[in-house]
Amino acid sequence: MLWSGWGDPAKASELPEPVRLLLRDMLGVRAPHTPAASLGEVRLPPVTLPPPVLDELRAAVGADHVRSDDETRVRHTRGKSTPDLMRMRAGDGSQAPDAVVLPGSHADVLEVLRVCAAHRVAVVPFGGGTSVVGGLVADRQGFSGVVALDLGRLDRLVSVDAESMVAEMEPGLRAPRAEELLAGHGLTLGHFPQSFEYATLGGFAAARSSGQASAGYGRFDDMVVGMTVATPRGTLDLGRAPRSAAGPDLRQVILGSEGAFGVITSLRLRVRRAPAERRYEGWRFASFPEGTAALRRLAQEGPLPTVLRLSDETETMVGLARPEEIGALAADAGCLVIAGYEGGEVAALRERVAAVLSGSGGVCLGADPGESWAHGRYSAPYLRDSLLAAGATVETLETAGFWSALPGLYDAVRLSLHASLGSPLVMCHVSHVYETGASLYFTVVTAQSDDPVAQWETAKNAAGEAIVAAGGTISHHHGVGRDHRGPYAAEVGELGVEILRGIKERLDPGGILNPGVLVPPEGVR
Ligand SMILES: Cc1cc2nc3c(=O)[nH]c(=O)nc-3n(C[C@H](O)[C@H](O)[C@H](O)COP(=O)(O)OP(=O)(O)OC[C@H]3O[C@@H](n4cnc5c(N)ncnc54)[C@H](O)[C@@H]3O)c2cc1C
Repeated sequence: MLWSGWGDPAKASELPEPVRLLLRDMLGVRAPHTPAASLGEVRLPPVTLPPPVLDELRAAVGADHVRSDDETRVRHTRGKSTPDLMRMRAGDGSQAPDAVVLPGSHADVLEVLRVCAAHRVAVVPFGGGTSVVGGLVADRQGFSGVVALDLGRLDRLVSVDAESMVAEMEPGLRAPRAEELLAGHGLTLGHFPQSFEYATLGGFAAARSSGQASAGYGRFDDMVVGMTVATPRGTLDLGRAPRSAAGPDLRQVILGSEGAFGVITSLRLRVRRAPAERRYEGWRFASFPEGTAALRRLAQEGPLPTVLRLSDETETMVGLARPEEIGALAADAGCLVIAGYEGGEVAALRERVAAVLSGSGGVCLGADPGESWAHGRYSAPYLRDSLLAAGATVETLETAGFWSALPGLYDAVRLSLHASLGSPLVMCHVSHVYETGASLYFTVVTAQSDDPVAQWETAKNAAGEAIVAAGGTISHHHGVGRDHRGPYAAEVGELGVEILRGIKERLDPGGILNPGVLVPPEGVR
């Protein structure tokens, strides 16, 4: 993974010419004055962890698995939001951990937590490092140091219960490797977020991730039937049946807890048969409201395809759903729907979905737009790096709401972004639908000001306030981290925050796990 950007550096590409022209003519984007820092130029704070503590950590996991060299520290600094990348490109490594610790077992994790609690060391569980909400930055105040707990060595497919269709898998497995291991048994998770190439199973569970095929396979939290969690107070082992009436479901306390309550060391996951066939196609709707109504019909009356995504007029025109063809479509292209069908009875499913889409005013565009979307589905994060280098800020934000609230949410977010940023390019799509509502996912492109981090943070905070005021949730699948902590507290209310603090106090009395992430510290909202 590129330390200051996304993905495999070999896959980095030049900005397509139409995008370069669009940026200059529409947004006034100018090349930045200063080039991005090199890895060696990143400024790191001194390691503050006392040597005896490092020795105890080495004793816990083995000397080879405690690292405090500069490169390893840089590679575990922050996540992959646009402000994270901007800070790294500017050579700002101020939030680097003192050391990176790689446990090899659940027992190792318990021992690391014991050592860290005894010496007041903050612990940041680290999966793929793709958080976009500041979930990998710990408060330092009151701690003798910070360690990143990299779960990459916990990467086994432990067992497959083919009768129950449940696989036990370790949290450090990256999604492609998890799929590869399951494919050996003819199985799949069906979880394909845009961060697929690097994100891990533990990160998916800890941040309640949702993938591009959520219409067919569900969200990641729907897949978790059980888990083992290491906490500073000991082990939690949760989930012994698919559903239970035995009190509140404590799995739900850990799902979405973003490393603040415990470290997930094992997951028991519902799996599906690997699809015999995959087919994707495009549909055109005259307007976003018309397309939204069609998606609602599918979500409420069925049948749902496996992938369902509706771009608004701007996203359709820019062609963001098909990164390789950015700018290729005319301004009156309407709104593009991508529908994907995976499984054994693809033709029959397609026929039923097509009847609903055409009955709702959709025009079938054939396989090309769908196959091209599938081909480019992981390209956008690479494009972000090229845009940043060209002097444009590009970032995403997302929310969800009930169907009746969606038009208001859509308008509120767009208005707020335009008010903060002047004339940005704001694109939106719906890609996760439910009987009662859906998510809205916005992509924003704007010219960078002299202080692009502050520029984006102002705009993002204003958009967050607009989301809360319009009745949406502050996140459908990115999570809370540090960036959404305030709006999340507003969503759950004071009593809700007290409950969160109570759970944290019980599981993590020293407050060493991801301090400042998810749960507002006492006295802070
Ligand atoms: C380009 C890009 C595209 C993205 N697309 C999507 C998308 O389509 N859908 C989506 O849902 N998200 C998406 N994300 C967000 C991100 O990938 C998800 O939140 C993902 O779940 C994070 O997984 P990770 O392994 O990288 O976790 P990390 O970023 O390493 O960690 C995320 C949080 O979980 C905690 N954590 C990690 N592992 C554990 C563990 N084992 N136990 C306890 N806590 C843990 C961390 O401390 C942190 O707070 C995207 C991000 C990027 C940069």
